[in-house]
Amino acid sequence: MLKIGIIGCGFIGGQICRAIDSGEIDAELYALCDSSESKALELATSLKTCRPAYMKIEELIRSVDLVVESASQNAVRFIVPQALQAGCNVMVLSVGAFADKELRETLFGLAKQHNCKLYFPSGAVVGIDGINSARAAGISSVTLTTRKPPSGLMGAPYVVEHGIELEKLEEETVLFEGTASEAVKAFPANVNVAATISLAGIGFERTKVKVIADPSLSRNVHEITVEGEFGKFCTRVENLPSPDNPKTSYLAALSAISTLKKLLNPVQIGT
Ligand SMILES: NC(=O)C1=CN([C@@H]2O[C@H](COP(=O)(O)OP(=O)(O)OC[C@H]3O[C@@H](n4cnc5c(N)ncnc54)[C@H](O)[C@@H]3O)[C@@H](O)[C@H]2O)C=CC1
Ligand SMILES: O=C([O-])CC(=O)C(=O)O
Repeated sequence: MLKIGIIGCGFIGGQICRAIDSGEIDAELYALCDSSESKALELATSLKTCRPAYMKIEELIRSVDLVVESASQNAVRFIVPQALQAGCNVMVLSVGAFADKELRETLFGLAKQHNCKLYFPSGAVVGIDGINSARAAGISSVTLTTRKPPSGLMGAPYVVEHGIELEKLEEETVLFEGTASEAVKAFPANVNVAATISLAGIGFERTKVKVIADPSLSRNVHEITVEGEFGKFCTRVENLPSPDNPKTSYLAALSAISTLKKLLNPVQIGT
């Protein structure tokens, strides 16, 4: 049975643990790790059937077949190279870290060298399947427009550096327009989806991103427009935010669960 280790025991890590615990994902939840040990232990004791051990990152990587990174972009730099060098497959949630070209090329090279898989779930957006298909013939443009309630954007480096008083906004306000490369640095916990879209499509410099704060919203809304040789498509998802972390949409955790189920399933549906 596939042994899974989870690094980052917040909302997404917790939802994956519960899906393994309930038997929805047919794998062994072998180990947990979090920079807050008490958070990982609390999660472990809340489970009904699984008894994962708490391990430091290095020990966890040595002990499992697949590492789930559900921590932060900074954690990716530390965890993913070690995991690939140890021969582990890795599922990455903090995809924005891959905007760094040097890191991206190093990690893709290590995956190839060690014959490991890197999995990037679709996360909080819909349409990655369409981008994957469209790329086969050529894509001319990709834009992502993300709208979140101000509470979901609090603390983002861009907001802090520009002194934006989110709590005072009374109407929909465009905070940022730029490339996906700039967006994931400006909003590292808000638009990892821009990185996944970039990897699937035309890269971090050609993918355009708009981030909007809207006090009338209670959902995280992501719209993608793609044009290319195939024609054009637009997707829109209105995500319920997680109750624990308003930055993260529930669909992002479901997407991670679905990716794990897909890699374990002999029947593959969808692109
Ligand atoms: N790909 C996508 O579509 C999406 C990606 N995300 C990203 O996924 C990641 C997880 O999201 P959530 O579960 O909502 O976050 P969360 O904030 O609820 O949980 C993150 C956990 O990771 C731990 N952590 C942070 N840095 C760590 C490190 N260096 N080593 C070990 N543990 C560390 C924290 O203590 C926390 O318990 C975040 O980076 C988030 O931005 C979130 C939503 C969508
Ligand atoms: O969960 C979401 O709506 C998107 C998100 O935070 C991210 O991509 O980092």
